[in-house]
Amino acid sequence: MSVFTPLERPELEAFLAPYGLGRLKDFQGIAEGSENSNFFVSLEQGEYVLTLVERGPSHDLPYFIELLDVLHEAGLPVPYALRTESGEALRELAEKPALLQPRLPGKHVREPNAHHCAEVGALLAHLHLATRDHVLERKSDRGLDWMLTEGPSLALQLDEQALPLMRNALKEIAETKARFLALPRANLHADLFRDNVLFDGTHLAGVIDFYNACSGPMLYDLAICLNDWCSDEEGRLDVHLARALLGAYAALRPFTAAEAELWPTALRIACVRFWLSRLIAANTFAGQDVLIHDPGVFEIRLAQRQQVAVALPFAL
Ligand SMILES: Nc1ncnc2c1ncn2[C@@H]1O[C@H](COP(=O)(O)OP(=O)(O)O)[C@@H](O)[C@H]1O
Ligand SMILES: N[C@@H](CCOP(=O)(O)O)C(=O)O
Repeated sequence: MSVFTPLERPELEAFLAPYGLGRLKDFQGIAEGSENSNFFVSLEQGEYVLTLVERGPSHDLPYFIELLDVLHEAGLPVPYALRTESGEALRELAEKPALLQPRLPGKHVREPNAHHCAEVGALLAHLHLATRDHVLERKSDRGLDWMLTEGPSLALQLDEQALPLMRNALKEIAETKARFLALPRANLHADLFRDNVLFDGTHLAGVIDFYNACSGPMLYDLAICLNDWCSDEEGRLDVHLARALLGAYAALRPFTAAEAELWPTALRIACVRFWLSRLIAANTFAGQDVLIHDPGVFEIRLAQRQQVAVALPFAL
């Protein structure tokens, strides 16, 4: 999986005609991905990706379109929504909200090296710098309030070892929430995992899947990103990779003292967020042909983040 809504050629041809991009040569469902139905679409004028939005509040789609326009105009390699000849970006196909975007080149990197991590750090800094002066406000639907609401009941399904880990982390979130939310803000990708970045050789060629994008503390975005790009099999931070990512980011946007202080907390909050969402996905999609990520990965990472050996590079 995951193509939830299969398409027939005639309905796709009718959908594509108003873009004026030429004849449909070929199309193919994309197996990767877990939220939406995605298709590679080959037209006479180029290569594109069609997304049928399967879940989530569709009233947020104009927000994502606007944010991606801002990032595209700032020169970031993102899949902005193409317009039809009459200027429509958000359309409908097979009764689902539908968007056509340029296909970005490159592949996902499974085993990143320090160069990849430095590129990702720089990209994230550029994303924050492009938005921090005019933040497009959107409260994350998987933010701190969500964690504090959903966490206690989801924790009840955990074993004896995991339960205190989750409870202590939720307590820390409640205690630090006000200070955390007061950190410097921008727009966040909020899901910058390896499977949302494309590398063309050594060049970072694309950042995709902005459906978790929101406004919030920039440090949180960095913590989400680092937990995925710089963790080893045992969930420990790889110091070499983490320094490469943080150093490249800090060269473009230096950290504040408050960010340096809350860095270990940010890493733990970022673990809780994906531990909880993966527990929900595992409960919701059990037995279905849907890609489910292992929640236990974030239990292990959270256990390792009780001590954080990699400080933020912060000049006093
Ligand atoms: N604009 C794009 N250019 C190239 N590949 C893309 C693009 N958008 C999506 N893909 C491919 O489709 C896959 C699934 O996309 P993603 O947005 O992660 O789906 P989901 O929202 O279902 O998680 C990606 O892993 C990537 O390989
Ligand atoms: N990258 C995430 C999946 C996206 O999060 P979701 O809350 O939108 O499901 C992961 O690997 O868990």
